[in-house]
Formats: sequence, C-alpha cells, structure tokens
Amino acid sequence: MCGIVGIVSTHPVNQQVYDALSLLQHRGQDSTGIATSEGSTLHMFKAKGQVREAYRTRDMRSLLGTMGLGHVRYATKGNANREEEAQPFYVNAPYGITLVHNGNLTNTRELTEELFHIDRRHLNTSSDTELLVNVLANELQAQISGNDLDPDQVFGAITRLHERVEGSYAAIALIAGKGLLAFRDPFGIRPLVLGKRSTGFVGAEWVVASESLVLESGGYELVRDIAPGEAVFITPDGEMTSRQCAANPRLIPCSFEYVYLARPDSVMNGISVYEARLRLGNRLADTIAKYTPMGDIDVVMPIPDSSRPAAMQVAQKLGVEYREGFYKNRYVGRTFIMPGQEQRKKSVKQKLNAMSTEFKGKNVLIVDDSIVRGTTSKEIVQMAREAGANKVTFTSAAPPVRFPHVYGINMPSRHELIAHGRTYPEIATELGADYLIYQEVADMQAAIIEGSDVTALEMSCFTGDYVTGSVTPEYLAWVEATQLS
Ligand SMILES: O=P(O)(O)OC[C@H]1O[C@H](OP(=O)(O)OP(=O)(O)O)[C@H](O)[C@@H]1O
Ligand SMILES: NC(=O)CC[C@H](N)C(=O)O
Ligand SMILES: [Mg+2]
Repeated sequence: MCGIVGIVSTHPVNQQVYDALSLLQHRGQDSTGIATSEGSTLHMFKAKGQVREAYRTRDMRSLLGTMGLGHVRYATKGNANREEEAQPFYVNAPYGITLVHNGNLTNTRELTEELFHIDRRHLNTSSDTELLVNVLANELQAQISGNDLDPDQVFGAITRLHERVEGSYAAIALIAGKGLLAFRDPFGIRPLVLGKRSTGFVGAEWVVASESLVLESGGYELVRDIAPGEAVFITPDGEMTSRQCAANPRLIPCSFEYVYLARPDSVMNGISVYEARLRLGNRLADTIAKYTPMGDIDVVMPIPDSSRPAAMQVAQKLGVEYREGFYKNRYVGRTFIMPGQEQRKKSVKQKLNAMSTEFKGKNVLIVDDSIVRGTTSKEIVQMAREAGANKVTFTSAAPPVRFPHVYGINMPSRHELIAHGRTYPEIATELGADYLIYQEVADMQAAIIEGSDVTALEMSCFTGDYVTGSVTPEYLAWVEATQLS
C-alpha cells in the first residue's frame, strides 16, 4: 500500500506535497519522492526512508512549480530497497510524464512482453509502476495528433489503459506543462479522493490524495471520491474535466484499508474508517460473547495502534474493563509494512512492552485488528505471559488471512500466513494463546459497509475470491515463487 498525492495550485506546491506525504506516512515507509512541473520543466527528487529523513532543504528548494505530486512507498513488486524503484517514475515522451501509483498490477508478465516486443519500450526495473507509466505514455502518444493535448485525448488514453492493464491502480500523473491526471482502476480497489480549495483569485486549487485527511489538514473541501474507472484531468490554470473511461466500472474497494491500512480519521468511499472499526468491534464482541463465558475475562486490551477503536467497543459491549497494558514506543513505525521478516520481528519487540501490573494474575482478552503472519500476536502472547497473565484470549477484528493479497498489500505467499492450512485450535497453539476468536467474514463485510452505498468489498485475502480475471492458480504460484515477502 502506498500513499499518493497530487496538487495543482496557484503557488509553489513543494511544501504542500511534503506536508501531505507526512500525513500519508502510515501507508508506506520504504521510500518517498516528489515531482513538480515548472512550466514544461519537470523537477524530481526521490530517496529511501521516511519523509522526515529523506528531504534536505536544498532538495525541497529544487522542487519548483505550481503543480506537483508525491509518493510514499510500501513495495509490493520489485525491490523495496532499490532507490531506482522509488516513485515517481519518469518517461520523457510524450511531453514528459511522471507518475505515482498505489496498487499492484496482476498482468505484469503480459505487459512486460507487449511493451518490449510490440511497443518497443525500454524497461529498466522490475517495478509494476514502470509498466503502468509506459502503458500510459504509449497510449497517450497514440492519441496525440497536433501539438496540443486536449482532455479527449487524455481520456482516450485512459480508456485504452483500462483495457490493457489488470490489477489495482490508483494513480496520479504530471504531464509536463499540460496538467495533472488522476485515475482509478475499474473496481476502485485502491482509494483516491478529490478536493478543492478556493483561492480568492481566478481558478481553484485542486488536490487528489489517497486519503481524505490530507484534504482536511490542508483546508480543502472534499469534492468526492474519484469513481472506479474514472479519470480526472486538471490544467495548470485549474480547469478540471473528468470522464468515466472504463467499460464496466464497479466499486469493490479493499477491505484491508478499513481493517488496518488507512488512518481512522479518513473517510473512504463514503465510509468513515474510524466508525467502520467501531462497528468491527461491536460485531467481534457478539462473536466473543457466543464462545467465551464472560466471567472468564477480567480486562480487554488493544494492541496499539490500529486495534484501539475495535477494542474499545469490545470492552464496552461485553461490559468488561478496558485497559492499555501494552506501551508503544512511538518512534518505531508500523511493523507490518516493513520489508523482511527479520526486521518485522525485531521491531515488534522494540515497539511494544507489557506492563506487568496490568497482567499479573488476570485473564486478559487481547484485541488486534488482524492477524496476518502472526509476527505481532506471537510476541504479544509471550509478553503477556511473561508479565504474569493467567489466561490469554486472543481475538482478531478481521477474519483469518488465508490467501495471498495481490492488490497492493505485501502478502504474496500462502505459506507465510499463520492461518493458511491451519484450524483455529492449531493457530491458537502456534500463537501460544488459550483461546482464539476471529471475526466472521460476513460480519466484517457488514460492519464495514453498513450505512453506505458500497455493496461489495475486495476480500480476497480472507476468501480466496479475486475480482480481476488474471489471478489464476498459476498466477498465484508464480507470485509465490518470485515476489517479495
Ligand atoms: O500478524 P502480523 O503479520 O504481525 O500483522 C498484523 C499486525 O500488524 C499490524 O500492526 P502494525 O504494527 O503494522 O501497525 P499499527 O501500529 O497501526 O497497529 C496490525 O495492526 C497487526 O497488529
Ligand atoms: N503498495 C503499493 O501501492 C505499491 C506500488 C507498487 N506496486 C510498488 O511496489 O512500488
Ligand atoms: Mg498493529
């Protein structure tokens, strides 16, 4: 999962893009980059690491211009540690295009072949984003007749792109001197919102971002979510045009955004992430009440940070005291999105510590938002026991993750998933917990979409049902054999 932002302003945008990326840091910690367009000149800077460490004052000063975009990366394809794969990606024709992408393409093998053998394009990395920007450039080139670029040509290119590309993609591109283009895949798997701020001068300022909290913080009004399959083109003067470019668009957003990835203060596809997490807690409480005699539980505890809203509701609904027994070191980032199991394991220990006064002799019910590899939960159960807990009940506000996620969350291999091929008692034993309770799939779906217009969710990592056609057993075996873990 990555974070993306694009801004068209009447003022220099470098600082605004930087501020937005800081707010999206929870979506990717591997690398970051910003590109700006100063007339027809593109400026770009990218580096490994988090936003605060990556940019020096001189890098920021070089990012001139009133249109810009930025990216924080959580790698799902290629190599998390290679600076060349940090985004934005750049191609010099037509006009000069830079692009940022959140998502993961699932027909990369076909696209690589086509781009090389038919379109005669040079690919220099194993990043799927490099494929995406080259398809865009190729299709844009095919649309252009004179020297000017009009929105019809841009939308024609996106229509073709939707026909060629499969998988998930929320993307923003800067076309040097011409405008900013944003588009979302035909299922709207990854999020993208559009915001506007009136300047008091002619024209408005526009922002496109992964999450709505970026808009709120910058004083933009939320115009709407960009629709699945839709493309939005904004000229340097702030003129905005949009068009539906997909043949059969249907909103099927990723459930994992609501479970874990997004910040709780964002609203995505009309659903408040915080409220969805509260509802997940309510439903989980009902399931817990079915299976656990309440007299057995002394306290409910969250695993900071993401499970707090759900844990609060579990405690309230069960009528059990809510306590924070794990202290979180705020200087360690999110562990799940770190690359490599070694680093993730080490970081859980550095990040969380159990306070023995909260555990001694107690039956604790621990709530996490999800259990994926079990890296966090295994450590947590052990910490709780060492801190003197009597019985440990571990609960997850999401169902068991049993299948690879191929749409922008890095869990490509079934074998690394703790729930894959194991029964509940086997998982509990593996975690060292006395009891283990998961949310049901139907309850997760109902909790997330309740009260909204969304009718379906992308839940493949829980169900094994993939919404794009290219995800076959053969593809999954290839992903398992070749991708990052
Ligand atoms: O089973 P695992 O493979 O360990 O993955 C699941 C855990 O990872 C995430 O926490 P993370 O520390 O990344 O972020 P958070 O602070 O937002 O909870 C998530 O909230 C779970 O705690
Ligand atoms: N998580 C993402 O959105 C990743 C984007 C892209 N697939 C990359 O690996 O860089
Ligand atoms: Mg967590």
